[in-house]
Amino acid sequence: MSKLDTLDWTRITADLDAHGHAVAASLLTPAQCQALAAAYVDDERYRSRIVMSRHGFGRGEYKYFAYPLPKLLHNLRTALYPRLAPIANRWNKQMGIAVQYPDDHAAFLARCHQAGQRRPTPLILQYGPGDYNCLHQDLYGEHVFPLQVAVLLSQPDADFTGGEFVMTETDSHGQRAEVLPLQQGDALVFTVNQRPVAGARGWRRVAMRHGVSALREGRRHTLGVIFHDAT
Ligand SMILES: O=C(O)CCC(=O)C(=O)O
Ligand SMILES: [Fe+2]
Repeated sequence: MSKLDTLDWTRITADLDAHGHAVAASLLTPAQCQALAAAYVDDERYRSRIVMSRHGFGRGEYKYFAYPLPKLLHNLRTALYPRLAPIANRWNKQMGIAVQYPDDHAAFLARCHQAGQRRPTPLILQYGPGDYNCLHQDLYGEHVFPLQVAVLLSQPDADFTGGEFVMTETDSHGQRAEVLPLQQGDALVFTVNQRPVAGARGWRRVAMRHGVSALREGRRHTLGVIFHDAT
């Protein structure tokens, strides 16, 4: 994944530390995005389909990939992980959480699998007019990698309107929301659960959630890359 080497990881790290999210622009090409979105109908790739309204998750649907993951996705997940593990390890120290993450993704997956978290979590989401994703956190068991990545596979305005990626942050001072504009192929790296924020009396933990506002028109697909597996 040579594209990953061209990203400004100093800036991404600084944005994650300051805001709990960072954009990596054009991580995937339009052709790669179109191919992933077009394969949403190819059920052999997936282990399950979730209709969000049936679970109170919002409106729309998503499918979890089955193992083995498509090569592009496997390579992306494997190559992103070692870039993010040092940040995750530092964040945990700052938050006073004893868990540390190994340098390579295979070793972290072995930890998940030993604990019974064996099912792949990468997914593709599909939204149509009126669909939305409730604010949530992608926690799938005891083992949680604290950062995840979402890649917008559709092109705003051309493919859909509305449907904006939203994050909220909750701490003792209150709750605030941010809208994160993305273009097709852009990856958002973001906090799964909590992030450290420097305060007058040391570090405090701030909880984050993410979701998607209602689509007005068209169709929107997203690729979700979560690094822990699920029970
Ligand atoms: O569709 C989106 O942009 C949000 C996807 C999401 O919830 C995720 O990737 O975990
Ligand atoms: Fe999510």
